[in-house]
Amino acid sequence: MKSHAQVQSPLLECLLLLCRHYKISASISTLTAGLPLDKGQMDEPLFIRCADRAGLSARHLQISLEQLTPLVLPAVLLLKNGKACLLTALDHHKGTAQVVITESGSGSEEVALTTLAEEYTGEALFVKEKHRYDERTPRTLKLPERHWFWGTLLRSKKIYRDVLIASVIINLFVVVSPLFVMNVYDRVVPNNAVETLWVLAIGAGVAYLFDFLLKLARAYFIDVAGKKSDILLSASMFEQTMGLQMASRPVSVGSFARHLQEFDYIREFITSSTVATLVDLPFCLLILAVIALLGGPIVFVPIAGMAIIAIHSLSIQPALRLAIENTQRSSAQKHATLVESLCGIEGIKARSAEGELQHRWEKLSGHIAKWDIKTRFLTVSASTLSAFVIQLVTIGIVVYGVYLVVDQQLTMGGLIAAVMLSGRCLAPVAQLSSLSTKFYQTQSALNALNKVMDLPVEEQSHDSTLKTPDIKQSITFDQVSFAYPNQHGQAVQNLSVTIKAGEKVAIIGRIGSGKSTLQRLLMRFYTPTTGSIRIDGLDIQQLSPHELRDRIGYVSQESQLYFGTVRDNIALGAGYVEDEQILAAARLCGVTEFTDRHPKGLQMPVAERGANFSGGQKQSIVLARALLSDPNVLLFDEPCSAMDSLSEHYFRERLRTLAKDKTLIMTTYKSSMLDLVDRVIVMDNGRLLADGPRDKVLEALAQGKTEF
Ligand SMILES: Nc1ncnc2c1ncn2[C@@H]1O[C@H](COP(=O)(O)OP(=O)(O)OP(=O)(O)O)[C@@H](O)[C@H]1O
Repeated sequence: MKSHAQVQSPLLECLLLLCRHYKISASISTLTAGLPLDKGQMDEPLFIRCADRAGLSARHLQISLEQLTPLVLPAVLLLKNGKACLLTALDHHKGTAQVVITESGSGSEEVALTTLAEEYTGEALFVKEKHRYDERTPRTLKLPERHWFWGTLLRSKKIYRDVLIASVIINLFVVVSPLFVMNVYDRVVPNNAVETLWVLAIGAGVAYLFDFLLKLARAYFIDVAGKKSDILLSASMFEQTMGLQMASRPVSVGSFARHLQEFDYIREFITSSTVATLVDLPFCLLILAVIALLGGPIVFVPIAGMAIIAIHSLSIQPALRLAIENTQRSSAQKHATLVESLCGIEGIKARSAEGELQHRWEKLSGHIAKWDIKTRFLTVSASTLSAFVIQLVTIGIVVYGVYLVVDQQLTMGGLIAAVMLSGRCLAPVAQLSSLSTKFYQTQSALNALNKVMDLPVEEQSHDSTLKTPDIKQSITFDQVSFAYPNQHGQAVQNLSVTIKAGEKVAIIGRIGSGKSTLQRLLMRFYTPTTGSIRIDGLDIQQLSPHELRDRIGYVSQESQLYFGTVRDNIALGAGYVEDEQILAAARLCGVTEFTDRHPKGLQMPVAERGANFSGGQKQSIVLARALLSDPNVLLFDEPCSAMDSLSEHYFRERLRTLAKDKTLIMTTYKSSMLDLVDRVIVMDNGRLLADGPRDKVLEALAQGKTEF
């Protein structure tokens, strides 16, 4: 079988060449681990992301060949039809260039600039090595790290600056209409100045047209900035979730998913009118100043109104905070119950436990409703009080204003303008309570997500990893002990064992004896508490987990399938793969036996978690997935546990041929599978109980011996 890594994107290959040029140890797996490549293909934005991981900074520019100078080389030139080449040297006098065309596989070649110009699209990627400090030069100043959320928002600072400028102008326009009305009452009507009326009306109309356009533009730009941040934030959140170390994975999938979903609150906060309201808030002071200018002491009436609203809003803050905190916690709990129930629905039905879960669900729904009502009541109390206060303020201004008019300290027009302006300046203050509700929801979501973003992830740095060997010598567990996080007792205890390349080994033992854990440790899902695991003499902690996993065909006990087709499931994570390779793997593992009977063949649909397949069928697909890249080591955890004896027989015979030159390590309870191995390791309670040639160990076990 051909390795899937042979068919690659031209840009990815150029990046690999660049890594080599800058002496950065990198491979396809380490560069692309977790990146959203589409069928193994890389585009320019992904190239930049990928280069960044390798410690290179890349820029995508439009530049003609004439403008290029040898000083900026090497550079990646984008060619027609999605091709690319690495330009390493350039001589404008001779009219030649030195390029590496990844597809040709013939290394560097000289081409005429005119020939290159025919293929060149005019776009290039320029790559520079980022400076790397070593341990001898630690940081002297404590500079703040770029925060995943605030740092991303800051990227749109130019847009937010423009939004702020637009807000200043919009808020200046607020005074247009009151001033217009005031002038009409005080100057136009008494003097019957119709011409002035029209001049004022046209002026006000133009001002409002600008106001309209500015408001539209402001809303648009807030949403553009919000969307941009939203895309970046969602991407980094999912990358973090996928990259989490298994040991730091949250215990509850449901509540974890809920916390991730709460990102919606943040999204709403940064994309909605909330930002506009927040920005408008300080401008209340400006409007108050205008009222003071028009009506002098009358300004104390709206100030008193604002104070009442603000004091009430502040007084409900602790209760509001508590209610939102409890609503969000209970929602996470409810979501966890939902996910757990949906995943284990068969078991629940089998035990007729629906009622029990219904009770749990209803209790949680009631709890959420209780806190939700509190939140709503507090918000509504604030908004109703605000509306009441606004009405009182209007009456207050009119009453006080009439006294001032009688004393000739205020004109009629000034009074009307003051009434109109007071409504405008109180409106954003009245939104304080709904704003603080959104703020607490966002804050709570942000805190939960901050915790997720702070969890340790699997390393992606290329500095600390060595190139993973092909596992052609041995796999050694050297005094390995391991305990799962927050668990009493060790799952593996002081275990030392060496498996030579090409050996066929079965690990057997009682349930919970640590067999699967041993395999998980070899896959670097977890790190041994003490001791080391070495492949071909190298400690696996020094290797990239992605590259290591690419070298091993691992099948876990749970046959996990994902929504899509059988083909997609076999090719999962393999990038671009030829159909023949998939078919070969599918045949080998008996997948074609059931897909051939389906009209869509390998395109047969797979429901979520493979719900439309039997256990044995799922196992065959997962085995085909593991064998697709033709790894040197096969690591199987109960590979045929769900197969019937005939399928198992066929699979065993095919595996016997396939695994001939490979290392096979499998755990099994089936004695028939032991036929494939020459060596048996027996584990008990995390310890090595026996290790030796198969027949000798089995015979000793049959005689009840445990010492070898
Ligand atoms: N994800 C986990 N978190 C915490 N403890 C675990 C986890 N997985 C396994 N354990 C514990 O580690 C011990 C070894 O489990 P392991 O799955 O390695 O056993 P096993 O020999 O493969 O068992 P089986 O044959 O039943 O699959 C058990 O006591 C188990 O309770």
